[in-house]
Amino acid sequence: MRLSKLFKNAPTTNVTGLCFDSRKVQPGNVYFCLPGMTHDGHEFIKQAVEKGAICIVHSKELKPEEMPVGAIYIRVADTVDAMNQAARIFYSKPSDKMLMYGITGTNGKSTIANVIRNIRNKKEPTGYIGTIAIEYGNVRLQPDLTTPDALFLQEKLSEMVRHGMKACALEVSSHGLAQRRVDGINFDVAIFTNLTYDHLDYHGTMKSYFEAKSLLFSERVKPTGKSILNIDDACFEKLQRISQAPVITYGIEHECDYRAINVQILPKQSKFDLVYQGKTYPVVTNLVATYNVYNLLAAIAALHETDMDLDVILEACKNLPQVDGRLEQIDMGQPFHVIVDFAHTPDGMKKMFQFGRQIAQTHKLISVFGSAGKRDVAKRKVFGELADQYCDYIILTEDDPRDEDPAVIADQIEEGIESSNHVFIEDRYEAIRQAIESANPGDCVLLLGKGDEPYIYRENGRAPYKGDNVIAKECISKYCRHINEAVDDVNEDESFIEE
Ligand SMILES: CC(=O)N[C@H]1[C@@H](OP(=O)(O)OP(=O)(O)OC[C@H]2O[C@@H](n3ccc(=O)[nH]c3=O)[C@H](O)[C@@H]2O)O[C@H](CO)[C@@H](O)[C@@H]1O[C@H](C)C(=O)N[C@@H](C)C(=O)N[C@H](CCC(=O)O)C(=O)O
Ligand SMILES: Nc1ncnc2c1ncn2[C@@H]1O[C@H](COP(=O)(O)OP(=O)(O)OP(=O)(O)O)[C@@H](O)[C@H]1O
Repeated sequence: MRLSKLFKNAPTTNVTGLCFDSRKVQPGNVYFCLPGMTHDGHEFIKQAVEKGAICIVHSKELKPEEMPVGAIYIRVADTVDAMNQAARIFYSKPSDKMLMYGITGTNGKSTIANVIRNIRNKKEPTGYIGTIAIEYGNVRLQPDLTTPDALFLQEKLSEMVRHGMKACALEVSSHGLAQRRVDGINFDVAIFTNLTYDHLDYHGTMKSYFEAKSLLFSERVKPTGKSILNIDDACFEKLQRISQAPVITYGIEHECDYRAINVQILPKQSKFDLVYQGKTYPVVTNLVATYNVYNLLAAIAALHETDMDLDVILEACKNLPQVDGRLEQIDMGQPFHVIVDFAHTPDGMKKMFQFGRQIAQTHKLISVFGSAGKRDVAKRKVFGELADQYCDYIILTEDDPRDEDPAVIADQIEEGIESSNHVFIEDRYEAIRQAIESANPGDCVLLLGKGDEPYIYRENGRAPYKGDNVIAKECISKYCRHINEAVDDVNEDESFIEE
């Protein structure tokens, strides 16, 4: 593409690509000097030019010695904005060619995005970008971030268009919104899940965390689109006020557009009645736990508001594909429950402990978890307090320690544990093995925090890891002493209703 297509009055020099990291510049690229948390991109102009950048887009005034020859210099007021605009043009405005669903909130983004993708795929090819994967057609890539940086995002969206995708479900993190990674996208549908404690290491306060999330509704959703809001969440009214698109509501506790009543949560399925415009529709789904009823309502509302037939949506809800590592029940015929889940926020942990408690009833609830290193420290003690409240046996272990000592992290979690039995087993495989070996018929084992991730972040970055689900299966088949015993006293279909 010509540089003149990206910037008014620029020469017609050919541009091979856009880049904001001097280390990755390729000959013919445009380099954007972005502000960062540790660096300022203006520091790396020399390296960018040496690597072959043909144009430098900057916002600060540069001295002649800071402008190596060989590149064209374009000064703009805001380099992030300039990059977002340029990326939209360079990649031919891909998001304008697809129906764009943006999902934000502390918990539930991946689940909702995957449900939307799976059901929408029945109508037309639909892509997904989020924590679990980048997926379109037969392509499945492992992402580094939940919401990729603006350039990679536009590139992947353009590939989706090239592969025939007509819609895309995109997880929009608060970091992504604060760093304006999605500024080049106008969403047809913006979905809000919930706002609970998380990421304060980055945002500082819950107020600024909320403000980042709210940008999806105040700025990024099209005025002609839809904002799908959780009426039971404390942020509902504020979001309703600032939303620039018409608001559609979902929930359980209050009257709303898509409401679930008569909710029944069973160990392996959920049932509820969906009330929409005065009519009641019975819903049965393989998704379990009350929070997933919320996730499902959000997805149903989003799909129905974008012209999918309610009957088709509800039929598809009966048997949704497992969202990897999200409340994944491991069933190898063992007479106790084993659940792998990605819970890593206080609210997510609490909801999992509550669900585990309901499943175990009077049997033991055993949990295995840690807390990530180099991330919010304050939540560690809270994890301990929550586990103490619900679990009979707690095995603390490593969870992405990065360069922190897992034993020190475990000590901080332990500060919240007063009465429950607990041990620290650093090696996560060993911790899972012990949990499974110690389970008796009817017990429930929760493996929390890593979901399906096939790596652990250690001092030097990602180290390969088998994954909690794979290890659980291996341990059940190798070490479960009950696997071949006949067990009559556990009725797996025993039902219970959430309070
Ligand atoms: C805290 C955070 O979000 N950091 C992001 C931020 O990095 P930064 O501000 O530290 O950047 P910096 O190092 O100061 O550099 C400033 C600029 O100079 C450039 N630079 C820097 C060094 C150099 O040699 N040459 C050079 O050109 C950088 O490319 C950048 O443009 O900007 C970078 C470029 O876009 C991101 O890659 C980086 O994400 C890091 C890797 C990260 O881990 N982010 C996580 C926390 C994140 O975004 N998570 C969310 C939420 C997940 C969840 O919900 O759990 C996500 O969406 O994944
Ligand atoms: N609606 C919800 N309310 C509270 N907790 C939830 C909800 N949905 C999911 N969770 C919990 O959060 C965990 C992560 O779920 P999910 O991946 O769908 O959320 P997310 O917002 O995408 O998080 P991340 O971006 O960190 O992956 C689940 O494993 C579950 O423990």
